[in-house]
Amino acid sequence: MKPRIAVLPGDPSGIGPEMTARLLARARNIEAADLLLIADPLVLESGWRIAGVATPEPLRLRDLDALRFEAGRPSLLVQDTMGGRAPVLGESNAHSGKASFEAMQLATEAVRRGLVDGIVFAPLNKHSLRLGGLQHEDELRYMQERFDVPGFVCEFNITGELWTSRVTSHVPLKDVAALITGDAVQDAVRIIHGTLVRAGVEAPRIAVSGLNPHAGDGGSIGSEEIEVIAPAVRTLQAQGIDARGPYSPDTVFIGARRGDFDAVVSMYHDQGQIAMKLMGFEQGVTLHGGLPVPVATSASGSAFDIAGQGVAKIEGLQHAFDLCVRMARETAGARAAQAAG
Ligand SMILES: NC(=O)C1=CN([C@@H]2O[C@H](COP(=O)(O)OP(=O)(O)OC[C@H]3O[C@@H](n4cnc5c(N)ncnc54)[C@H](O)[C@@H]3O)[C@@H](O)[C@H]2O)C=CC1
Ligand SMILES: NCC(=O)COP(=O)(O)O
Repeated sequence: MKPRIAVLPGDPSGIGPEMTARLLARARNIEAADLLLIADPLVLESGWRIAGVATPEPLRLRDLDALRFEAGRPSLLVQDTMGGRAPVLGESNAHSGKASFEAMQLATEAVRRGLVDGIVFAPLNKHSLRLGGLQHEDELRYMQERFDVPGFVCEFNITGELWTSRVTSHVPLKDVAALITGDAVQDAVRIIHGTLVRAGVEAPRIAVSGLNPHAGDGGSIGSEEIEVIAPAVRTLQAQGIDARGPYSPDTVFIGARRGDFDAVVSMYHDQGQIAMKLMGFEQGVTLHGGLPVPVATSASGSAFDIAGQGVAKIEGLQHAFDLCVRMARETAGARAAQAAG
């Protein structure tokens, strides 16, 4: 069953629209799924012009009630958010933030109504999203609320075969230590364990990072490892999960790169992301874990510094698209079964 995927061009002022143009210029992507583009045509035109590629003319739709798909070309849910002006490139601004936030609102609405099986978005810019009206910690926490998902959700960053989850995400560093609780550590391990098992990894080997330099060095550089993280790891082990650690944050990825682990759980965003991005920035994928449908994007961001130059690489977005399509086949199958009664 072909999945239906909403595709969002990301922040209009960044490299998202040009990346989206390149993605859709690859015929295999148009064939892999029924695609619902959600964008102001002015944003798409800007991306298409910069990328200098030709793609099939989309089928224009007024609203979600009119949704239909035609083989060989994407459908386009037309937004009117740019006020008739092409995006200003290379800066955060409320106009672009509003356009990308509204596209996300429409995409989540399409999921809620069972119209699409997954979402892929080109890079967003969090500051612009805030200027455009987002009040949540980030887009994941916004979608969590829209999908009525209780409890813990978490970004997974994926490079090659290696996955990471994180105990805290888009919060100021000064707040991190207080958020490292036994429950939160267990949540971050369980969510990635469950996802990897569903993806076919029978007994995922999960390394848990410490918080402090050298994982606290026996308690001489902080006590979170002894008081919080190690007990959480023991609890998980007692439940049959192959969690190990806490490991020194600065070296845990040495073993991970060697293939010792399937996943690393980090305590905060940059602990995992610096390592992951150095190991494979251009292929990196972010998957939004814990949601009812796959929502994926590139690990790289809006890159205002190169927006409009036509040099943005798209491999991360391509990997995100491929992963989303693979995962969404399951949702599409369930949708078909339900329709068949
Ligand atoms: N997928 C998404 O929605 C993501 C969004 N972001 C957001 O992006 C914004 C900017 O984040 P930064 O930390 O500055 O990172 P960034 O990834 O936008 O840029 C970092 C550096 O990498 C280069 N770069 C990024 N993507 C590239 C690509 N596709 N091809 C070639 N070079 C590329 C940029 O030119 C820059 O030098 C923030 O608002 C952040 O929250 C960050 C990561 C992922
Ligand atoms: N929602 C995607 C995002 O927040 C950017 O990815 P990450 O670098 O924070 O994992």
